[in-house]
Amino acid sequence: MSSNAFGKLLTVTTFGESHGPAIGCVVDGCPPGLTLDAEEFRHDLERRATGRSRYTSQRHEADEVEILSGVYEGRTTGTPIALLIRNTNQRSKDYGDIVQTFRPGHADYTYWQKYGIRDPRGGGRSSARETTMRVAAGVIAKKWLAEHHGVRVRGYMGQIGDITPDAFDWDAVEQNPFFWPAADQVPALETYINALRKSGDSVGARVNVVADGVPPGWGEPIYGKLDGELASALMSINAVKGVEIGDGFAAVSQHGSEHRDEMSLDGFASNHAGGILGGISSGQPVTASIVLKPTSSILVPGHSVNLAGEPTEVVTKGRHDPCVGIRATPIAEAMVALVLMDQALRHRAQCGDVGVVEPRITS
Ligand SMILES: C=C(O[C@@H]1CC(C(=O)O)=C[C@@H](OP(=O)(O)O)[C@H]1O)C(=O)O
Repeated sequence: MSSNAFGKLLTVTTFGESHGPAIGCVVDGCPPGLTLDAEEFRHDLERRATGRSRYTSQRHEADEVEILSGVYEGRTTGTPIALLIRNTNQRSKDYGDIVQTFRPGHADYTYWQKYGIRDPRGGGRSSARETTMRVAAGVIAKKWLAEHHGVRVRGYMGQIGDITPDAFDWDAVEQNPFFWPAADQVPALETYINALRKSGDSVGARVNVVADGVPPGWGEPIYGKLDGELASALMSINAVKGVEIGDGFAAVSQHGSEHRDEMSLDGFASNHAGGILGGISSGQPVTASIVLKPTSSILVPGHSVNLAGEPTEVVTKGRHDPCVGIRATPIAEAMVALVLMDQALRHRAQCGDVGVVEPRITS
């Protein structure tokens, strides 16, 4: 399988460059009969898109999905679902200066070393524009998971720079451009991001995802562990530098008596494991976190080298995000949903309709 595809029974292949004519994906393995309309992609694509608030890149793309195949009379047919979004707002001249230089912290240098050729316009294939198609594919997975298993995948921003939420409310998350769970802090975040943008710099962020309703049994126990595949899928998102499942790295200072999630027939007493034990879902909410690095395309001058091997200074022009993490919540949700749907299909393929096995712990 090429590096542009992932999944086993549900596979997703994305294609396209940020400043090419279009981006797209092929979702293969979706069972037949799921109702699907191009309008259903709009909500999540809007949540991810640039130019929808003043705190993100000001590139304005409509992100209109065309369904090219795999859907007949509004229902999936079981054949590959091809989705296409045309790029309409490229401004390739912004990238004139980086044709000859490598932005520090960006993939310019590594793409050059790997391929000996690169599309510098908008970062080409390495652009976060590619994540649009992950979100589109994720819409299908979210819908299938909800309809067939009552699973709901939701995310929120858990930290931006040094700021952490002082309260938690799912309703607040969708009411501000930061996916921030504490409404009272939103004005302070606005001030913070405005100042950051003016300074020409950027900052990192943490995004947390919770999948509720995942039944016990999903995940392959050794090489296809649910947590392993979540980590791989989440780490493949642009700018992600860290992934945690459950308590993640906080486990380093915990004792076994604290970390284990004690059980009774009424439920688990805690969820340090993030809903996964031995690579298999336990029936508790599946929780994952990602950390996204600060955007590397910034106005603060930085040292680099050019194609001639000379020292140079780079200042990135154009329309960039002061914090790529601001738009990452729907992307992380999509990757979690796609992994879960793939694992659900794999569990069904091997174990059939193994239903409730006693004792079943309520979660
Ligand atoms: C286009 C998107 O994000 C882009 C991601 C990006 C980068 O370097 O990753 C750089 C910018 O590209 P451009 O200079 O073409 O505006 C962002 O706008 C998108 O997410 O849809």
